Amino acid sequence: MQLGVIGLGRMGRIVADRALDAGHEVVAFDVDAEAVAAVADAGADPAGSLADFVEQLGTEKRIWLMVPAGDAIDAALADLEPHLDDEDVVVDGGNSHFEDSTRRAETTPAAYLDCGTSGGPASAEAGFSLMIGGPEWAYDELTPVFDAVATGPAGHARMGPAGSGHYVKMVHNGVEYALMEAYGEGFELLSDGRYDLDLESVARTWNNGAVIRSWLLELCEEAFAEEGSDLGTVADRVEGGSTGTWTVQEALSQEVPVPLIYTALAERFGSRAANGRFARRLANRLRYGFGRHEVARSE
Ligand SMILES: NC(=O)C1=CN([C@@H]2O[C@H](COP(=O)(O)OP(=O)(O)OC[C@H]3O[C@@H](n4cnc5c(N)ncnc54)[C@H](O)[C@@H]3O)[C@@H](O)[C@H]2O)C=CC1
Ligand SMILES: O=C(CO)[C@H](O)[C@H](O)COP(=O)(O)O
Repeated sequence: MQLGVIGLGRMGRIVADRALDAGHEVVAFDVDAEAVAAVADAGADPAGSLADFVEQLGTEKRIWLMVPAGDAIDAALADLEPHLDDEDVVVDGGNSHFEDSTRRAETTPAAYLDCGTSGGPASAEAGFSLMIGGPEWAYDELTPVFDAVATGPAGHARMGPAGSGHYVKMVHNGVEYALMEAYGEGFELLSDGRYDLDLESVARTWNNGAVIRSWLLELCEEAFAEEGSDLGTVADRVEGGSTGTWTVQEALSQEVPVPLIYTALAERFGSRAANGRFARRLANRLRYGFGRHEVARSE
């Protein structure tokens, strides 16, 4: 199949490479000319502009967008729109908000598939997990490409109608936050607790047969191996947060309690306070107010 890929960064390049490896023809475009040149070296047909891109695709276009979520998707769709019709298929493989995806599915002239993509750049060799929403015929049509980009046929599925793919990926990311927080708390107790432990060894042991083994735990093992048990110079600051915020907002609107996901998100926000958490500093001062407990002060 001929596949057009727009966005050749960390994730889009993997989509292009895996499609090429499976024997598909790839037409590739990115606003970064160097990224286009690099994927051309790998066997893709380079497009120097969006006009060149759509011209090379011809009729019955199959297009995979892998650009940052938000304005970049709308900008790419606005440029593509005059060239699309209802026989074409557009896949958004980024972390878009599911409500943006349902809106785009209604307004895009082509069939629109919202595709939650999990695995990250580390899954270049193994393939991704793909959670897809949108019309069944379009999902069936793109299945050979999904087989190639995912771990295989078991690595992708149609979740339901428009929006459902990105909805499932949003919740996936909420779970990701909570799991990271749970591992973080456990290792913090081990790090600060009674025994002088080699945390790489703990993680390796857990990864071999323990109930809590997982890929995230393998990444913990890798982090301790590379940074040391004390995590060396790794800062107490966690970026990101958009998909976790959406998960919590959606849980509130559905009145579903998600305290673990909320706590993990709040910990991230708390990690970014410039001078330590204001709330913790106030609690420190209040203990003096009611109990005359000594106030710990920074230098
Ligand atoms: N990095 C990760 O671990 C994961 C990322 N995602 C999602 O995948 C999407 C892409 O992420 P990354 O590849 O990590 O980002 P990236 O920043 O590495 O790459 C984005 C690419 O899109 C290009 N681009 C931006 N606007 C464009 C436009 N209008 N036309 C053509 N090219 C354009 C940029 O030049 C860049 O090469 C995002 O929505 C992200 O949230 C999803 C799962 C995992
Ligand atoms: O989707 C992903 C993994 O599944 C991306 O890595 C995403 O960036 C993670 O979310 P955050 O940036 O909020 O940590």
